[in-house]
Amino acid sequence: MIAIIGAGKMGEALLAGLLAKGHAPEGVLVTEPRAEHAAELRGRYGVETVPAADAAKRADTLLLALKPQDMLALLDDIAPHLSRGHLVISVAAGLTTVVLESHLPSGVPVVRAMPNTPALMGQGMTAVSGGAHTEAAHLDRAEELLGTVGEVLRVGEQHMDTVTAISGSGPAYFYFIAETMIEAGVAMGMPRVTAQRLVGQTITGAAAMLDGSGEHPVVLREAVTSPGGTTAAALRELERHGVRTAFTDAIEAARDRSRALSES
Ligand SMILES: NC(=O)C1=CN([C@@H]2O[C@H](COP(=O)(O)OP(=O)(O)OC[C@H]3O[C@@H](n4cnc5c(N)ncnc54)[C@H](OP(=O)(O)O)[C@@H]3O)[C@@H](O)[C@H]2O)C=CC1
Ligand SMILES: O=C(O)[C@@H]1CCC=N1
Repeated sequence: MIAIIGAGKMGEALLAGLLAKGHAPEGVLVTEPRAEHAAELRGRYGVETVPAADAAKRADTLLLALKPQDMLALLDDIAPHLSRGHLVISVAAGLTTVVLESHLPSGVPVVRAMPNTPALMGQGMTAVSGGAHTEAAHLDRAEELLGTVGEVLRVGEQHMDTVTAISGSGPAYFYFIAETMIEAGVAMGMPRVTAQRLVGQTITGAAAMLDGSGEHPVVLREAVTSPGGTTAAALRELERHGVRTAFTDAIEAARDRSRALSES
């Protein structure tokens, strides 16, 4: 039995993915504090919603998708019901396996995972790393479950804050670029709906090129950049405004914030 504790944006994406990939609703318990949200989830997915302590008693695999700020109190609540036979998978940003383990009985295996919101479309990118009591079978199980919503990569935990900054937060960077490009088109007099379509398909096409061609982004960028042309003029402005440095600083800030979440 699997329990998803915290079915907000990430938790619900994981729930939908599990069911879409053939997990029976009878095999999934969900814990959600708001009664009306719990009722919605029961109606939409046919799953049973239960208090966290019951989820911990009845499920052997717990997928924890609460905010980092709520996670430790939840672990303290469910800890009396957990043993080495459980597997705890946390998707909380920043919280290390050492911190998570310190709120659980000794020996409970913990996997730290970092998915991203394209999981909602089955296009997620998740990285996983194991803690002190995690064996290969636990990582296999985590990979199987998180693989229902996209790709899964195993990384050393020392890289998890960087993963969070790159792929966890990453979709927001692309939405920020998309928003900026759409607004630029609108400012130049283009209908918003046209600008949105141009930007949406350009991002989709660029992503397909990046993924499908196997080329380095520099090579793909050079193919767009005609000598003396429009792209060269645009890229010169991006460099003049320090956009490369701004992006590097932004990713470092996200990495540092992820690190700080374990300390607060
Ligand atoms: N959003 C993202 O892009 C990503 C988020 N994450 C991580 O996923 C986690 C969840 O984020 P996200 O889904 O965005 O946040 P949400 O706020 O959408 O979801 C959190 C959910 O947890 C519920 N909750 C709060 N307290 C409890 C409790 N005691 N027991 C059970 N459920 C509870 C909330 O209910 P209510 O709303 O009623 O309070 C809410 O539905 C975070 O730790 C975040 O770091 C990881 C990768 C990407
Ligand atoms: O912003 C956050 O903290 C979470 C983690 C990665 C994406 N969203």
